[in-house]
Amino acid sequence: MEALDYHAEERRKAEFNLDEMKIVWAGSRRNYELSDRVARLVASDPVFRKDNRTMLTRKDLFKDTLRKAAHAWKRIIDLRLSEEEANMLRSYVDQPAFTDLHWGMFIPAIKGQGTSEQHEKWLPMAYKMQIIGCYAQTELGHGSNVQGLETTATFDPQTDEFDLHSPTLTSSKWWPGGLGKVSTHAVVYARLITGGQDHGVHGFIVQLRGLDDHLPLPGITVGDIGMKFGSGAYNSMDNGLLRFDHVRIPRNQMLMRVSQVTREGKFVQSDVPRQLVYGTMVYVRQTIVSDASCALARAVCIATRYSAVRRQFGSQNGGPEIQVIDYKTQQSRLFPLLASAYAFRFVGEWLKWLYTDVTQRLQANDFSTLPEAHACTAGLKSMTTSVTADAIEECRKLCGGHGYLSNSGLPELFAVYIPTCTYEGDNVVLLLQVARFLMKTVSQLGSGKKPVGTTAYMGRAEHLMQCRCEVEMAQDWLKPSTILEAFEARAVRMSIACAKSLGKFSNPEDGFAELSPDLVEVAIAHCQLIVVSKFLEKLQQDIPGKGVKRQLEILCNVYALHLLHKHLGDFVATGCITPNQGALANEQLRLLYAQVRPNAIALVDAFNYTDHYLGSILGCYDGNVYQKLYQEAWKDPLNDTVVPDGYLEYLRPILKQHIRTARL
Ligand SMILES: CCCCCCCC/C=C\CCCCCCCC(=O)SCCNC(=O)CCNC(=O)[C@H](O)C(C)(C)COP(=O)(O)OP(=O)(O)OC[C@H]1O[C@@H](n2cnc3c(N)ncnc32)[C@H](O)[C@@H]1OP(=O)(O)O
Ligand SMILES: Cc1cc2nc3c(=O)[nH]c(=O)nc-3n(C[C@H](O)[C@H](O)[C@H](O)COP(=O)(O)OP(=O)(O)OC[C@H]3O[C@@H](n4cnc5c(N)ncnc54)[C@H](O)[C@@H]3O)c2cc1C
Repeated sequence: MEALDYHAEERRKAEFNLDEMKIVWAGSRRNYELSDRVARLVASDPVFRKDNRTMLTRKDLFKDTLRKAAHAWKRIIDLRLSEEEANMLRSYVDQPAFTDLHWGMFIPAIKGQGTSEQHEKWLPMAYKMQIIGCYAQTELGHGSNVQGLETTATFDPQTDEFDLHSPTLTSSKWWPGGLGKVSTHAVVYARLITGGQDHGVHGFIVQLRGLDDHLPLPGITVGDIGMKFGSGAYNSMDNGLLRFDHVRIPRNQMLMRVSQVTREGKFVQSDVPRQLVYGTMVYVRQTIVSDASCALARAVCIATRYSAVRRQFGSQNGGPEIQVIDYKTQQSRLFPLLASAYAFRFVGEWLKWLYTDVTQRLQANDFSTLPEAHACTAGLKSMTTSVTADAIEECRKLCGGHGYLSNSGLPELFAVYIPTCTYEGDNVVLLLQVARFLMKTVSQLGSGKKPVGTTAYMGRAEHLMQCRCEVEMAQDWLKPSTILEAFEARAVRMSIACAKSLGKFSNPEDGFAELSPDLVEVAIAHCQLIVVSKFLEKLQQDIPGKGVKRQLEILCNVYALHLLHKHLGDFVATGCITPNQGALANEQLRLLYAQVRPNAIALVDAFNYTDHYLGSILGCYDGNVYQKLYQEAWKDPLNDTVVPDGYLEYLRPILKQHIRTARL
């Protein structure tokens, strides 16, 4: 018997080859096959069930996380999964855990900042999980300002050791994931002090707990920082606090690729730039951009499928009501988010390439592209996570009341997702880094130094400052060169206007502080340009499959034109387009929504999410929403009894009092 599919009709409407689109989304046929296999593996394993986790107490949730992590590790070993497959498996388990930090930050920190001897000593143990590590940088008093950290690591030449110490309450490490209850080791960031001199913040490998009894080592105070936002969600993670009371570690546990301390206590700065100490953050920021596309796709998949099932108003002659996805307002809220999911996917792919390229250069001691890599990872991390966090909430609203039910999957997705706007760098702080980079690039324009990479367009500032958009009809907005030039002209004009305003201040730092809200907008304009241009570049590639490229062109245009519509003020104020051209863009946008509509369900099917991973009744593949909602309601523990606990103590007396009052 064929399975029931409420979306069958929608799926028939699609005008493109879904299998080929799945491959585009996954990045390659190989990625698609791997990820499909691993997702099914997780979905079919009862240990990885997650439908009840918002009901668990913190302790039970945490134990459940340990159980899942242990089971995941067993599967990884038994099935001899590659590192790539293992990462996929952990991400499909979809429960934040200490392993994210062990694999995602502790190991990369040692790899990026350790010497080859340190690699040889620590990495094999870490790869086998004989030690488990976390990334302990943030303190109670300082997170964004890394140079303001207070923990000290003072070299003692007598014993050839560092003395790790937390001199104040505010120097307590605070937030590191995996630290609270699990990690045996940490990469700790502390001020290096030799011969009474402060050499700034460096990384140190520190053992925190005994490998036999898991008890904190002498001088170490460690624990969990407490409940976080939402139920379930990020509370599966043991974000921790940590204090050192003169804890001793051998000299060779300072990560010494960037700087070294000799046996005599001499501080040696190598040719490697000091910023490489921040390298792990650059790596993770890059992964966060791809993760943003996954989270956004997930929310959009739920909202799109449900919008096709949900009907309100407009029944004619007793026929069905209108599917809410057919309302233009619904489309204008939903389809730009769908387009953004694809846009972030492609920019994430490109950023991965950029990161690999910069890593290879660093290995060959070429540091020239580091500032660009920092600006791109910081800016795109910030832009994509802010959009995604807001989009998840928008998708909840797009699902009406049922979106507020926990089993829509959206509340938990929101609660898990929103800290990405803060961790790995507060989004505003990171955009200001991008703005600094842009202002520096502008200031060098006259010096003959040609901007390269993502700022190459600034080399054409002369043209972009005076060009006029040539759009006369709505369809003129479909020309890639027209779109690109509008975004480039807006970004360059905003940058140069800000640079000019900065020039009016006698002290540039005062100017930067005063103009920071404008500088943030400049950085956003630049990041949006990067995303638009990388989407357009993707379309230059040979993309097989009937109708696939055509759909991507439509989505690319939706992405660019919805931004143009949203930021029309910027575009018009900088004079690169006229208000009338803005209105034409909006007209075109409406036409594009009509083209997305028949393909909407297939475009979210292309994400290839299992029902397990989606974790949403509203987004389930077969669209059998109402029956599932009804069945699920009865599973709530409140419905275990007909009369609730507390009736006798608290309800009945009130009700009876009412009767008594009535009798009076
Ligand atoms: C499931 C499977 C797993 C597999 C893998 C998955 C991976 C996922 C992993 C895990 C999941 C996630 C779980 C949660 C994780 C959360 C973790 C954390 O949150 S860890 C803490 C983060 N903390 C921050 O990010 C602080 C932010 N602050 C900073 O980065 C800095 O303090 C900053 C940039 C704001 C200022 O730093 P200044 O004070 O040293 O810098 P200035 O003076 O402004 O700049 C000096 C120069 O250095 C450059 N610079 C700054 N940062 C740079 C960098 N990172 N790289 C290169 N250059 C940099 C600047 O551009 C500037 O350059 P010029 O001198 O102008 O040319
Ligand atoms: C869930 C979660 C997991 C985390 N995991 C880890 C981890 O594993 N390891 C770790 O070391 N840390 C971790 N962190 C800490 C995280 O990296 C920091 O919280 C983050 O870097 C932000 O720093 P902050 O908390 O000091 O924010 P603050 O800097 O105090 O930000 C507060 C406000 O001040 C503004 N602000 C700050 N500086 C400026 C400025 N210069 N100009 C303008 N505005 C400014 C910000 O925009 C923000 O609005 C985690 C945090 C969370 C929430």
